[in-house]
Amino acid sequence: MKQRDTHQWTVQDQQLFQRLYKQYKNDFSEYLKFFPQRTYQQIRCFYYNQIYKYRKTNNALDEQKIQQQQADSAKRATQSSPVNTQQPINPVAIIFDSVGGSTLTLAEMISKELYDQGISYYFIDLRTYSIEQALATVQSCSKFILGSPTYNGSMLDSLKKLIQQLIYQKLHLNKKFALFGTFGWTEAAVNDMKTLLVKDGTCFVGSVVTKSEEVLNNLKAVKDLIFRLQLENQ
Ligand SMILES: Cc1cc2nc3c(=O)[nH]c(=O)nc-3n(C[C@H](O)[C@H](O)[C@H](O)COP(=O)(O)O)c2cc1C
Repeated sequence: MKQRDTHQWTVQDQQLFQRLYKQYKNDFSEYLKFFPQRTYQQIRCFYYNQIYKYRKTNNALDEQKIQQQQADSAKRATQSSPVNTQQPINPVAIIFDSVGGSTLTLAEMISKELYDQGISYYFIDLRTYSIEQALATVQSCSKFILGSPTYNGSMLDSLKKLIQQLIYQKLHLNKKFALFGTFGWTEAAVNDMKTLLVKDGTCFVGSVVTKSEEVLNNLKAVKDLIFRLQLENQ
């Protein structure tokens, strides 16, 4: 049984709560993962105290967002670069490899979600970029989403080399990492990538792993991953 929590909700707590509200609405069990020191009842109570305020703010924000999206979609029609150039500052790096196309499909789902949320990104397919080109491109990135299928019981060599170089060049320090991968029968690539990456100074936020034939069923998991990647102080 959890102790009753007598602490106030700090400003940071309230900001986090508001972001969780946008994602999870009244799914309180999700909030518990972010506020493990609080009880379900405390979260529920705080939620119903805040909901009216949030709805009002969100309606105003939604109107701004619709106008922005209309302007963005006009721009997007003329874009051919693999880089979303709307917000070139500090983009997210999606770096992946794929042989048969399943991991590519997952990478595309991730990039579409980033695009829809107005988050800029580099889309780096290691079939067309060398490791050196990839590393040169992502110097300014603070968030990485790395993907590999499982082949012969592990990740592809290209991802292994990339991660080794990231570490060797100390590009992994104080960066956030999310991972994705596809597999046929026993997932291994993402686990192995995580083992390589999890070192001092690396923040691992989560992963999306799926069987190749189920890739398209992972939209919610993709949204969730990006949400976690964008959360501050996680
Ligand atoms: C030669 C070969 C080896 C594979 N080895 C594994 C394996 O060890 N474990 C596994 O779960 N799936 C394995 N698979 C299945 C792939 O992981 C799966 O089809 C994956 O989605 C392929 O991703 P891609 O289409 O992006 O290349 C293998 C497939 C092939 C063709």
